Amino acid sequence: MSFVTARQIAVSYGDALILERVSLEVQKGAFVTIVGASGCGKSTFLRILLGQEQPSSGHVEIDGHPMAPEPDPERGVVFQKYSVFPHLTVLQNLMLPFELEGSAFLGRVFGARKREARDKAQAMMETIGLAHAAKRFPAQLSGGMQQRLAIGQALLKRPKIMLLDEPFGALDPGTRKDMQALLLELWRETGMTVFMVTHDIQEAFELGTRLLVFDKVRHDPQYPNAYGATVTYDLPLDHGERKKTAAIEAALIQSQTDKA
Ligand SMILES: Nc1ncnc2c1ncn2[C@@H]1O[C@H](COP(=O)(O)OP(=O)(O)OP(=O)(O)O)[C@@H](O)[C@H]1O
Repeated sequence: MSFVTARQIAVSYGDALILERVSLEVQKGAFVTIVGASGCGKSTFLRILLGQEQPSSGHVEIDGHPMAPEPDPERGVVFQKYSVFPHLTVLQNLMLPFELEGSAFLGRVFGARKREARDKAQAMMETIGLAHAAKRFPAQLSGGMQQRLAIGQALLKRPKIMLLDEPFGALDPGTRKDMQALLLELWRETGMTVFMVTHDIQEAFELGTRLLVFDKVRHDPQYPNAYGATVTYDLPLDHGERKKTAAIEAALIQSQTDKA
């Protein structure tokens, strides 16, 4: 049975149609990578899945039920930048989800709950390799460390769905490889369903179990806003069978290069 189902999603801003007829059935535990030209609506689609924004028409179901209309702990999110709190240390950033859950008003918990929050935050620091940096503030961390922290923070509430918007876009190639490996490890451990937008087609092929390409199928040069993007390719990927997809990968890279 489909875990995340998008039914005929359309999004428009004013008279500009951004997405149209996006329908999708995604199995639990899938790692869905999303590529497409800049501005075609990939982040918009993630915001719909997060519940941060409502589609103009259509709807999303999670596990057979209409999706909660607002972000909830079932859905974690990591953006390219700025998803951690700059005035809090690594440890405080990782304790915050529990503090907010305990007291949305004060943003603090006390006694046994505080100890539990600290224990969970400390365990997460080990997992993401930041135990040595507990007292540092985000500005004192490298880009890769900041994204480790962002991923750790998003994982703390054990989301069933993880939404990642170009999470490694600002990282150097070496750090990016490390982070990809960490993400795959966490995905395998948790069994969460991942949606990840990336501009790097190779990364999309390396990480995904399924690759979606967003593009416009119809285009009117006179009215560029008349049509929206939809899913134009939907490719199942097998991490173990790289050769089969190599030709498709090369064709897609070529088509994206031609567009740039
Ligand atoms: N709140 C908004 N109001 C009006 N237009 C918006 C809004 N959010 C996004 N857009 C427009 O919708 C289109 C799709 O934006 P979106 O960020 O989803 O694209 P994207 O595919 O993620 O782009 P990129 O790859 O460059 O990040 C863009 O033209 C953008 O300007």
